[in-house]
Amino acid sequence: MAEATSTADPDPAAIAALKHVGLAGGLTETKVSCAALGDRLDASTQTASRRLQTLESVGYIERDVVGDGQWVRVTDAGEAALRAEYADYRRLFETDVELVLRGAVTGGMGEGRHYITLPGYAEQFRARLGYEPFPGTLNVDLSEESVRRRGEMAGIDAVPIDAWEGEDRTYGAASCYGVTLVTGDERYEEVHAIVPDRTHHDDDQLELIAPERLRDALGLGDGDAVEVRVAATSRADTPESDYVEESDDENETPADPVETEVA
Ligand SMILES: Cc1cc2nc3c(=O)[nH]c(=O)nc-3n(C[C@H](O)[C@H](O)[C@H](O)COP(=O)(O)O)c2cc1C
Ligand SMILES: Nc1ccn([C@@H]2O[C@H](COP(=O)(O)OP(=O)(O)O)[C@@H](O)[C@H]2O)c(=O)n1
Ligand SMILES: [Mg+2]
Repeated sequence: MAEATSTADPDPAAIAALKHVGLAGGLTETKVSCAALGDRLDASTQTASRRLQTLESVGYIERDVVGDGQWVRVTDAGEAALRAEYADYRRLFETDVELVLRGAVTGGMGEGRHYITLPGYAEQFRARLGYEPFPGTLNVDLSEESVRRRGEMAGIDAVPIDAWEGEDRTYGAASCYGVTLVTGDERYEEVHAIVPDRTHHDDDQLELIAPERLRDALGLGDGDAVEVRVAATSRADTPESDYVEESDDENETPADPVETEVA
């Protein structure tokens, strides 16, 4: 995956400003005045100006300051941050949402086979995915739209593959997302999209692993169109007990008095 340009995570207030810049047309390019942005954020002009500086410093916007305002454009990294927020809201309000990424089968660098068969990874695949992958990764060249949308994977639960120490070097961690691979009328269910922390590929390549050689199982060749359906588990499927724990702290704020019914 390409190096991210951001150096720090901006705070939620900066993300709120980014959303307003996007809504005002900044996904392409828009003229923003700090006074107007401040109004929308219910904040001062100075605060709005600081938010824009933060967004620029983490690489989420590019801007050109002119006499009566500034031209602002949300960068790809900024759009990915907004899409991750969007994915969170979808998980909150919708169940079983599917992220569909589209692309074409392509050949890679011939290294996938090496990594997939290294014992430190192979043991984890067996234990955590429940199968021994075919030695290699099926590479999918994603469409432009899907390259933008893959940021939504950040909000989807993945099976973690841990980093490990080999004899002469360390091997990076990876995340495996359960997917269904669809081509024409055929579908293959037992597939994972593997996203290594360290990779030589850019965001436009998605690598898939499966128990079988998918080119044979689905009759795929270079250039064939495929759909990768990433199954999202909703929050309702994975309740976080911390959110519902009741406190019996005596110092807690008393509950509102119960309304008495008027006869
Ligand atoms: C499980 C797994 C672990 C990987 N770990 C590393 C790593 O530690 N360092 C690294 O440079 N690349 C790592 N890679 C990525 C490869 O360098 C490369 O980007 C990619 O897998 C090549 O695939 P291809 O031959 O299908 O094009 C890993 C890939 C996989 C599948
Ligand atoms: N589950 C899999 C994994 C790899 N493959 C293919 O197996 C070959 C070896 O994978 P690789 O990752 O080492 O090679 P490239 O993707 O770099 O071409 C490639 O032709 C992949 O497309 C497959 O068809 N199904
Ligand atoms: Mg490959």
